[in-house]
Amino acid sequence: MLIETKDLTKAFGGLTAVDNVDVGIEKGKITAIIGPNGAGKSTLFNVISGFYPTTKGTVVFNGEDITKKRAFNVAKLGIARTFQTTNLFEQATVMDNVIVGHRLRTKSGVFDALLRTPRLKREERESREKAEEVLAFVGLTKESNRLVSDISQEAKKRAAFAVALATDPEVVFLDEPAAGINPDETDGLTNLMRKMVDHGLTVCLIEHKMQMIMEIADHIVVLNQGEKIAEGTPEEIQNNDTVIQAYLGGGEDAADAQ
Ligand SMILES: Nc1ncnc2c1ncn2[C@@H]1O[C@H](COP(=O)(O)OP(=O)(O)OP(=O)(O)O)[C@@H](O)[C@H]1O
Repeated sequence: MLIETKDLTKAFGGLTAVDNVDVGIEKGKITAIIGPNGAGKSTLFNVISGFYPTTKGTVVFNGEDITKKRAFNVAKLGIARTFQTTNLFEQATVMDNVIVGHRLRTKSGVFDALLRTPRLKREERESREKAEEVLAFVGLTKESNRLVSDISQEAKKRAAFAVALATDPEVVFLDEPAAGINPDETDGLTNLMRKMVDHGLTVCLIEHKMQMIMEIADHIVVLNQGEKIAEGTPEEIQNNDTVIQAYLGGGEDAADAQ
């Protein structure tokens, strides 16, 4: 397994948002985390990626215990993520947003900037080249010099992918990548995720769009009230009674899922 959690737990005061969860994320596969609203999906992402300290349990990445590492260092190890509401600078260009993503991999400091050192110039060039490469990968070359505020919702999703990819990750965590876009655009993002896997990346995503998940995921983990209630292939999950009861069977989320 590329990432493995054991007894992973996150409590906010009296509320246990993630409760003793064991999850394995396999290299080169698409793993989906599903579950009703408030099930603990985003919190699980936040503890794995170091945005929140864990209450209990461990996270192992490539055989290394990363439980206590904070977000910046987890990102440096090769775990990138996107957020539910895209986390872009609206008044900057698409290209500049992606260049900022790549700064994680550069070393120049304030003195390099003041003195315009050769290292700074080289790293600026490398960041721009990397940005061009990932923007081409996500299909945004034409939009690269437009302000983020001027591009479509779908293009913003692609730009958020590009920012994550610019950090040269091994695995990308995508939090509801298809929220707020139409079915055709959702197909486009599905293809992009497949392309990421074809290029050797590992993908883990949270999504409410069931049709998309069933089509794309190799492995599905189902959370409910912080606990893992099931995992398996899309077919196994669709036929799992506990899941049907908790999630697919009734209530608002079932309607959302159609
Ligand atoms: N920073 C926080 N402080 C306190 N409680 C939180 C915090 N973040 C999440 N929670 C609570 O933890 C529980 C799980 O929330 P989480 O956002 O992880 O669920 P989710 O499955 O991602 O839901 P959704 O599908 O609605 O995004 C919820 O009850 C939520 O209110």
